[in-house]
Amino acid sequence: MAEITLKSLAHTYLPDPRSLEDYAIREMDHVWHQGGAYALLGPSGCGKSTLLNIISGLLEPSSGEVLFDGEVVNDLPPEARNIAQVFQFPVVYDTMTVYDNLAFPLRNVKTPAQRIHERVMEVAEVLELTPQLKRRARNLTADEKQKVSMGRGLVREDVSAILFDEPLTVIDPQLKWKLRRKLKEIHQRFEITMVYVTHDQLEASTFADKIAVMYEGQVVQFGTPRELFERPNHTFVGYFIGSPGMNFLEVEARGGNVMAGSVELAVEQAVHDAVSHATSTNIKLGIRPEFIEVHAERVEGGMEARVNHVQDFGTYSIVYLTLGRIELKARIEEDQVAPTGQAWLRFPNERLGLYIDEYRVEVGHE
Ligand SMILES: Nc1ncnc2c1ncn2[C@@H]1O[C@H](COP(=O)(O)OP(=O)(O)OP(=O)(O)O)[C@@H](O)[C@H]1O
Repeated sequence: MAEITLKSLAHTYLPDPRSLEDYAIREMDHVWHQGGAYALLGPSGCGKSTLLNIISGLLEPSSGEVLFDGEVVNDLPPEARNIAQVFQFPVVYDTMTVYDNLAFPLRNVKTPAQRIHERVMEVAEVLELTPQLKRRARNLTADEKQKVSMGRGLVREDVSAILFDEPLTVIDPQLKWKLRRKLKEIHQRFEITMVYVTHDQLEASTFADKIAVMYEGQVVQFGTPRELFERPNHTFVGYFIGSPGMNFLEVEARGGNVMAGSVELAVEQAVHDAVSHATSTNIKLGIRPEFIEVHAERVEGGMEARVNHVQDFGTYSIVYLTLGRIELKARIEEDQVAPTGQAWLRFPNERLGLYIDEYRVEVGHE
């Protein structure tokens, strides 16, 4: 069991990196605490697998340190790090039985036979593999094989952490949900540090207590699913989390007002001050579709927008709007009548986020 610390870690696959874009991992610090259930979430190519492989020792970082419980492990080979890794595709020995596959990692470290038996039976029970124990692995379905792969990771008691690299890719959609629940149960039972890599926000939030969102080789936010939804720290987190993602409006201070193109926005003085004092011109206001107030009639302080179309999802609808020249999406619940033609929008001040150079800037709400 271990706390995993990444210190000034960076990695490039190029021999002669010239710019930040040449780095698969841009210099970062991060701590995975002992016993946590974490997800590493981000789009394809953002560096998730690179980071996992550095932690497990399959890859040597270009610079920086990996520490387990405060000890630098950079020079330790994967087998000495006691990290179990479960990959996208099952790694099982086809000719062995399920029992022998599960026993293999323990026999390798010369565990007494009695203890091997106890552990294999325990792990098989948790993963619901007991009826398959005597079968050869080659006769299993893809998801049974992946359960064996997971079991091989879980069976050793001395593992510091288990890293899952998109482990449910090959699993039937109906079984995915069940296996995710199973992993969560296993986490609670074994109290082991688990890092689960995925590009699927739903998978991340059902498994993890805390999610690290990765973008362009960096962790741009580390927080609970709720924090990522309510206070995205970076515009990318806003876009990526939520369905649909957050709306962003490019704004500037003009004539004493905060303007989004030709539209004057009703914002608090503190937001106005922050916008007018910003040294950057990359300034955005973000608001989630859920938090835009949509009115079918003119209301005080409402900004007139055009309704382009409404998509009905049964319990809620997404309204596609144009405000000035800005395209917006708003979510309304089933009890609210969808507007047609025009709508009047209000942005509650406490739901607006200010982003300068893509990062959130906190301003006190009145
Ligand atoms: N062996 C390699 N040699 C060169 N470049 C690589 C290698 N492996 C990954 N990369 C590059 O490093 C970057 C990060 O890749 P990585 O596989 O870590 O991302 P990822 O988030 O895991 O993506 P995916 O979800 O598609 O697996 C990408 O630009 C990728 O092309």
